[in-house]
Amino acid sequence: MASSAAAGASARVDLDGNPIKPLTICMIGAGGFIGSHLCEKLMNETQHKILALDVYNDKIKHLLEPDNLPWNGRITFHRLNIKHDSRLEGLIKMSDLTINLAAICTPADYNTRPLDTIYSNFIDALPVVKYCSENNKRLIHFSTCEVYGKTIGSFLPKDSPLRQDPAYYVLKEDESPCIFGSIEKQRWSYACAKQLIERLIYAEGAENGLEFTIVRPFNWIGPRMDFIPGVDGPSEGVPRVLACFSNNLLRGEPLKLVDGGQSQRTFVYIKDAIEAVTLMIENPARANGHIFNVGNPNNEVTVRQLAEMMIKVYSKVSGAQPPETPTIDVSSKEFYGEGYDDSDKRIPDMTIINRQLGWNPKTSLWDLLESTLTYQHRTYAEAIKKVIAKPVAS
Ligand SMILES: NC(=O)c1ccc[n+]([C@@H]2O[C@H](COP(=O)([O-])OP(=O)(O)OC[C@H]3O[C@@H](n4cnc5c(N)ncnc54)[C@H](O)[C@@H]3O)[C@@H](O)[C@H]2O)c1
Ligand SMILES: O=c1ccn([C@@H]2O[C@H](COP(=O)(O)OP(=O)(O)O[C@H]3OC[C@](O)(CO)[C@H]3O)[C@@H](O)[C@H]2O)c(=O)[nH]1
Repeated sequence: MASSAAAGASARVDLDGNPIKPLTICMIGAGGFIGSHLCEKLMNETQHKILALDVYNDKIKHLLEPDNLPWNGRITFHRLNIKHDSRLEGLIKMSDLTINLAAICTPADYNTRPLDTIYSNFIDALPVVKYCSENNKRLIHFSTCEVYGKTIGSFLPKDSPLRQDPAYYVLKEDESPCIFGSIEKQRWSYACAKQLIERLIYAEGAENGLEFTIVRPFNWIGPRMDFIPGVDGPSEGVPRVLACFSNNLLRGEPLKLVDGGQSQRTFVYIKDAIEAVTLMIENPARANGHIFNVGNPNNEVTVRQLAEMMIKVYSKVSGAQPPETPTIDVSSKEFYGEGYDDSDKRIPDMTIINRQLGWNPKTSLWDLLESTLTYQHRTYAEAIKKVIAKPVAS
């Protein structure tokens, strides 16, 4: 496929060799981590237009200003809250495709702000689905790998040999069940809201012909993810693990391992994952009606191993000595509060995305951490020094 902004869309073809027509895309949540990378890719490599909707635009400012950027006019920012803004339907109607990324999606909020979490991930997404369905507009909706919850294997005895059998832990879009904890474990408020909106979208497809694609991201990480507490976010805020550990490393503090850091995750580089989304955008005939896992099954670590690797990589890119006490254990109750629970293991099955879109992730965990932590160091090291040097108000 063509790849420079100047080359334009004329040379771009889809996976079946057909020319790709420039689209107008209504991207809700465009100002967030994933949205900012998707906007960047679509501006740099395609001729698509973006109506970028969000309450914030700090992460896409570099794409909006100054006026003489090569893609001038192809991206416009609309500051709005989809909870209560009558412009939403008009913007969806003006577009060929809507991509909904808007969500509360930081685990520290799921058990402490369960109502906001449920409203954000279910109620606020309802009008988006309705307007797409009523106006015959295609929808790409961002769900989550958390809809799988816990693995079947996690219920087996610790020493059961079946725990080694992929049938008990690999997560398949069309086969695996969704296994959450009890209602008191409010951690699952997010996963449950995401599951119900998936079911609603699926039903709109089945009963009313909505053209949809559902994306289940498996821990996408990279530059611009979340915030560094006390620098570009609240000092008491708890972002996702990449930003928590980056913050600890920048401050020279031990990395906090929740419940021993035994949970396992697979991490995929944001730039690899964005390739997959671009394929979905440009190959509707292959993507419509599908739910896609998007992750990197080869990048599995325990959270403890992630911490150890980040400590090594940060030392390499910053030249700083690792902290004397590199990690400390902390209970989930202390770290996240009452009602926290966790997914034990997340390995995405890749059959469907491979078959439909021929997509495979490329970047190893070490390489993606090296480029991400280089970015974190360049962006935040000086600011952190200033914050640390500031006397605390008494
Ligand atoms: N990053 C990941 O690894 C990951 C994993 C699983 C699922 N997801 C899903 O992908 C989507 C994007 O995630 P992200 O990591 O970019 O998160 P993010 O928090 O960086 O981005 C979400 C954006 O949505 C905006 N938003 C939220 N509510 C809004 C509202 N009412 N009106 C307008 N804008 C609103 C926020 O301001 C934010 O900019 C989410 O739906 C999330 O659940 C992401
Ligand atoms: O300082 C910390 C922070 C976190 N942990 C543990 O790391 C694991 C991963 O945490 P995190 O990346 O914050 O979130 P999850 O993977 O649990 O959930 C996300 O997955 C996808 C998404 O839907 C959106 O990104 C979101 O729900 C976890 O085990 C924490 O306990 C830590 O040890 N120390």
